[in-house]
Amino acid sequence: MIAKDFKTIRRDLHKIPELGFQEFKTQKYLIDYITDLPAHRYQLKKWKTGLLVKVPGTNPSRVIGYRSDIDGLPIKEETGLEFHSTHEGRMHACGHDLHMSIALGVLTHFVQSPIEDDLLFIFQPAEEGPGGAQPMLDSSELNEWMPDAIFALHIAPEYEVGTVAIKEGLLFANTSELFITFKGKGGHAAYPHQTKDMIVAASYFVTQLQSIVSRNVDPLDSAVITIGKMESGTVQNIIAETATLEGTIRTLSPKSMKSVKTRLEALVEGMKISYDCDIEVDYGSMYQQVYNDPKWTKDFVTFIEKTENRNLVICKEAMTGEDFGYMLEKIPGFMFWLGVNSPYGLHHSKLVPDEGAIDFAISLLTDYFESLNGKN
Ligand SMILES: CC(=O)N[C@@H](CCC[C@H](N)C(=O)O)C(=O)O
Repeated sequence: MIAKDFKTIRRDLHKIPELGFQEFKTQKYLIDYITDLPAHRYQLKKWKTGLLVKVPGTNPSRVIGYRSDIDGLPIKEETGLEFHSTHEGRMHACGHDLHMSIALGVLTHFVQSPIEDDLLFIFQPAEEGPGGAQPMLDSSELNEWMPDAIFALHIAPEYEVGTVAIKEGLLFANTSELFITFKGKGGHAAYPHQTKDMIVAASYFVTQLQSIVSRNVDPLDSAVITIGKMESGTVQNIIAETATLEGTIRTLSPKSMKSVKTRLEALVEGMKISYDCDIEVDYGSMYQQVYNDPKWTKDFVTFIEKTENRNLVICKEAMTGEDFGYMLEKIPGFMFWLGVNSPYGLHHSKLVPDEGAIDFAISLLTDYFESLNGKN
């Protein structure tokens, strides 16, 4: 039977972060752990680099789903931790290592002590991109075991361990990736008039983009346009022929996403004329907003209020994205923030979540799923 504790499991997983749909070692680690559990107490299916694990209930009338994402990020870790990432330029900087160890903890508990209903644990690849939730929802593997309700958590560095933050309705934003390619004409640094300099064009465009949120979005609405990567040029005395920008757009409604993109495309048309260049826009993958089902959320809030040593925060929506939004669009349920108290935030190379949150979350979720016995 299982000897490792879930903090050790988190540390093992922290060492092997992998990008979306490349989570081969992660999948193997999860399978190795799960197949050490009593075989007659679960069923396991692989889906791409993810997994579906069903724990049969004692008298099932529905399937309760719980989802953990499993991918890491392209970040060079700078935590200085003894169990730091062994994969150069990759890091679990969004807490998916904690998400997985918590899911394994809850799974282990219910393999030993099932509830009435079936439980389905979903280990989903590629949350950071290009998105695993939608193709998983379309898969026959998930459709054969489709849950009737579904839940997930995300670590929150800004809250203390012991805190759960949640709200009914909109929790996370609509997202769209943004990839822009500029094509002009390179040449000698001393002859700019014979070139079409794409460093100047791309830089100007980045500053122009700022006007969309400040001048075109209703101040009472919210939107974010972030350019996280800019690449151009080869050496100091050559004018760059091409430039690329990579970013993301966040809005609080699908309607605002559409209008931000319309405005962005108008700016692109203007840039093509001003800089006499070609510009291509690719929106990459887009995520549906995370919208918490009001009834399930209310019941969860009531459940937490009735228990001790659990601090509840009714939070505001955030401009983070999550492809779990696709699951919540189809299946009622909710996502919540789990306090992990790190001085550095999500997607930071020094993110250090407090591991005390792992046992807290396992106990919270096992109590919660047990409280669903006999309820509809
Ligand atoms: C919780 C979290 O940080 N999620 C990511 C999701 C990224 C979606 C996509 N790659 C994009 O950037 O639009 C986030 O950055 O919010």
